[in-house]
Order: sequence, then structure tokens, then C-alpha cells
Amino acid sequence: MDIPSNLLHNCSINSERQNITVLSVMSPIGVALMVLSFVVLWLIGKLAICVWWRPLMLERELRRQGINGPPPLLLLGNYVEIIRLENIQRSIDMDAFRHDIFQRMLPFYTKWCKTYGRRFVFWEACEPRIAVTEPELIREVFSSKLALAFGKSSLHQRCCENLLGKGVAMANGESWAHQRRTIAPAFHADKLKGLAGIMMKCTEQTILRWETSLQQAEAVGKDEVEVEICHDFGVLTADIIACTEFGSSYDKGKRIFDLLTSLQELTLTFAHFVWLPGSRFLPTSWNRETWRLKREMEKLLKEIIEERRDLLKMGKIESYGDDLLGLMLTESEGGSALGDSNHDISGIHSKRDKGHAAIRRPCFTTQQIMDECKTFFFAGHETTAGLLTWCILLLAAYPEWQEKARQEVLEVVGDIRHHENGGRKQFTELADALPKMRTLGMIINETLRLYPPAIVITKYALEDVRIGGDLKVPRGASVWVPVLAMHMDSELWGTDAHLFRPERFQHGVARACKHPLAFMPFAHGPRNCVGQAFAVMEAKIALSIILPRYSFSISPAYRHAPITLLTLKPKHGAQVLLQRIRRQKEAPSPS
Ligand code: HEM
Repeated sequence: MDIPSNLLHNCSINSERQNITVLSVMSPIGVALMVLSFVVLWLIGKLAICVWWRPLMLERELRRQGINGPPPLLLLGNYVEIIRLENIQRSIDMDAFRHDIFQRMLPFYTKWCKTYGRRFVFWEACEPRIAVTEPELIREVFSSKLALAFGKSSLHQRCCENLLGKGVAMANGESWAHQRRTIAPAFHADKLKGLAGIMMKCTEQTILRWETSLQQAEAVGKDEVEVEICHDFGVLTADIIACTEFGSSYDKGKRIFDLLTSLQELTLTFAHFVWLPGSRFLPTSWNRETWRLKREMEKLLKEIIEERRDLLKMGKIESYGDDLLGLMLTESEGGSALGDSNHDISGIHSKRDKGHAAIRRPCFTTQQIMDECKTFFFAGHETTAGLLTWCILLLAAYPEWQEKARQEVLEVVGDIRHHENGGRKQFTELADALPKMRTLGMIINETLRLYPPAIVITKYALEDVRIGGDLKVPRGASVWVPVLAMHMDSELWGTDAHLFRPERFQHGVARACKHPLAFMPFAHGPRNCVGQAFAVMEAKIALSIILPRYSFSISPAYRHAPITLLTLKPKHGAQVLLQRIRRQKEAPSPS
């Protein structure tokens, strides 16, 4: 049927008039309210998907595969139970310097393992973690093949946002691959040798402080003094990383690290609230203090970066230098101070790599350089301080190993204080001699086995991943590897797994236990610790300077109570008694 055109015209005029009337009737406040309610509804919908719908789907998927676990609470997951069990353990000290600390450190794991088997799921807020201990599965998760499929979860990233920003340790996918390629060569053996001098000088500073205390004790007729090495090694490793990162800009670098330390303390205190959606945007006193510290720290970092750029522009320096900052600055301008950046992670080829050389090497922005600087400080400071602390505590408890290590150092490099005027040659000689210190290497490995600074490693699935043929890790779930449990597993290490026996490493790491990958203090694969060689070199240098000069025994004040505060630490500090070693035939000083 034909509709007369004038009728249609009249109709459309009428509806337009109605629309205009509706809109003109609504006040601006009404429009704003309407928009606001849409936004609120959208936010509620999004929140419901994140905290309820998606976790529900993940839980169903895992249950379908026969992976069960303790029932999670909405929003909190199993946090309440985890914290409750941890608090019980933390409130008591151990009765002796025993090393079976696994039950103490991961009480919830031991409990749920018994109920649900070794492969089970638990929830940190809205994120499921699948506990996995089969070495072959772990090998696959750490492999190059899956390096881009696993990464860091958003909860993890939120937790560390103020400390690490989007640096390599928190990056995912292609962004991670680029950052890793760029920084990895800075940690290669040839570059590290050049840092031996800094490591020696910083250790000398620590020793100077001990000397002052010893002289005061000797003045009142005592021949030993108590030192708290957890603090002292914290200062030492912070000094080393500040010098190696910023070189000549050390003073400002030190101030930055003080700010970062305060930021870390704040973050740790309030870490339990990070799962609350939006909590980090609220103007609470904690957030305001965090923002202030972050602003001040980034201002200083920018100043250091700009100063270095200006010096080069004015021709006062020939290159950006070979401290870590210098290497990254060269890269930021498209240079190649870091050389061919494909070493460590060969086998990972992102989509962009193929054929696009220009895209393959995008430059670092100033923000990225700042985030990398923060990352090196955090990743490289407490971890190595922990290694040194536990190592000296163990040597204090096992004097026969202390003496073996001392004799080895004396045989390989002698008492290093006699070469203080040796200059650069002496530093490279020391760096070259480090691999010969095999006993020290075995002691360091055994320390890292019993007291690994990172007691768990979590790998978040950025896409659906199938591992071991039978396990599908859905996107949004994580594989959770209890490193400490693997290191203490008597099936892998034998019935003496809980004992300090450095000799188990005498034929190398691969033959120390039944599976070559069961020892993983630095993780494995392309996303392992980029600073591994740096850390071992630092520890060996510090020990080879300290051991020939002093002997250690455990102080009666020491209470054995390991806890995790980012890394594994002694809760009440690490008090040892320090005594000067007087050798009968002191070699004459070359000076
Ligand atoms: C005893 C000392 C150290 C231990 C036990 C250790 C352990 C680890 C572990 C287990 C990881 C993997 C973490 C994960 O995937 O969740 C890691 C990553 C990392 N470590 Fe270390 N670390 C140590 C020292 C250092 C040092 C000295 C530096 C730098 C100066 C450093 C820089 C890094 C960086 C940048 C990453 C992230 C690598 C990436 O995601 O590609 N670490 N470390």
C-alpha cells in the first residue's frame, strides 16, 4: 500500500519535535546523571566479569581437568587462609639452625598438597595458581618455545608498579623480548669483568666499618665483635648496584636508592590491599606518600639521564660510558653499545622480528630507562644480599667448610689486601681467577639450594597453553613453581636434602641431583635471571676478600626465623661474631 508522502513528512516532523522536546526537557544535570549511570553500570559489569565471571569459568575449566583445590572466596581467593597459616609460622622462631624450612615458609602448600595432591589450584585474589612440581613440566614452562606465552599477571604488575614500572622483570610478550635483548649483553662475562674493581672497592668499605668496630673491641681487651651482616650486606650490594648502574653519578644514585627503599617498605606494608580494585587510585595517606616518593625519585633519575646526555652533547665525554645507564643510553639513541642483542634469547622470535630490522630495534624511551634502573636495583640488591647473608651464616655454623673456602681463596688469589695498589690489572686477574674457586662455587650453590632468595616462581599464561600433553593452562591462570619445595625434595636430592652438604655439587649442578632442572634459584630458560653471573661474581669477590681476613661464628643473639619479605630473610637479622685472622707469616706489602 502506498503511503502519501506528505503524511510521512508530517510524521517525521512530529517525531523530531518529540525528540527535541525530550532533550529540552532534560536539564544538563539530567544528562550528566544519565551519562554517569551508564558509566557506573559499565564499571559494575566490568568488575563483575573480572571478579566473578572470569574466575568462575577458569575454576570450571580446571576442575574439568581434575585439578581441585581449596574453595576460593569472592575477590579474596584463598588469601585469608594463606595469610593465617603464614602468620602462625612467622610468629614462632625455629628451635635450632635447621634448614628444613620448607613447611615454615610454604605452610599452605604443604597443607593443600596433602588434601588435593601435588598438582592443585589455589587462588591469590581472582587469579588461580596451579601448583606444579614435575621437573619435565617445569622444563616446558621455562622453555624458549613458551617464552612469549607466559609472563607476569596484572596482579603481579600492580603489586610492583611503583617499584619496577614496566621494566624487563614486569614486561610481557614482545615488549619483554625487546627489553631483554637490549639489556642482556650488559651482563655478559666480558662486560662484567670491568665491574670487578667496583665490587672490590665497595667490599673494602664494608670491611672498614667492621675494622672500626673491631678496633673499639680490641681497645677494651676483646678479640671479637658482633656484626649484623644482613644489614651490612644490604648496604654493600646497594652500593655495588648504585656504582655499577650510575658510575660517576653515584651520589644521586644513592639518594634514588634511599627513596626506592622507602617505597619498597611502603609497598610491603600495604601489599595485602592491592587486590582491591581501584585501591591504588584513592588519595589515601599511603598512596599520597607513594606518589610523592615516586615523583621525587623519577625527577632525580631524569636529572642523571639529562646530565649524561648534556655532557656528551658538550663534548665533555666521548661516549655514554659502560656503566649500565651508559649502555642503555647508547641504546636509546639507536646505538649498539650493547652489541648484537640477540645472544641470550636466541630461539625466541617475535612476529615483528621477522624481516623488519628497523622495527626489531626500537629505541628505549627515557621512561623505559628509568624503569630498567629501578628494576636492576630491586632485582639485584636484596637477592645478592640474601645470598651473602645465608652463606656467611652457614659458614659460621660449619667451620670446616669455612676453613676449606678460606684455604682455597688463599691458594688461588692470596690475601687480596696485599695488592691494593695493583690497579686495573689486579681486578681483571681476580675476575679471571673466580672460576677456579670451585669450593666457593659449591658453597654458593648449596646456600642457594637451602635458602633461595626467590622461594617461588609464578608464570602467568597470556594465552591458552598445553603442557606435558595432559595439562591445559587456560589464559589468565598461572603455573606456580615452589622452588623451595623442589630444592628440598628427598626424591630428587636424597634423604639428606635438608642438610648442608656442598659436596653434592662437586660434579656440577646437573649431576647434583636426579633431575638437572630441579635446582633453580635463578629460574631457567630465556626468562631466567639476567643478573646470574653478576650475582655469583659479586658474591665470590666479596667472600674472597672477607674470608682470608676474618673468621665467623654464630652469635648467641641469633634467632633462626627465616621469613619472606620480597626475598627470603632472617626475621631478627643475622648476628655473627667476627674475629680477625692473624697469620703467623704475613707476606710483606708491595708498597
Ligand atoms: C643471588 C642473586 C639472585 C637471585 C637468586 C636471582 C633470582 C632471580 C629469579 C628466580 C628470576 C626470575 C623471576 C621470575 O621469573 O619471576 C630473576 C629475574 C631477574 N633478575 Fe635476578 N636474581 C639474583 C640477582 C640478580 C642481579 C644481581 C640482577 C641485576 C643486577 C638481577 C636481575 C634480574 C632481572 C632484570 C630479572 C628479570 C629477567 C626477565 O624477566 O627477563 N638478578 N632473578
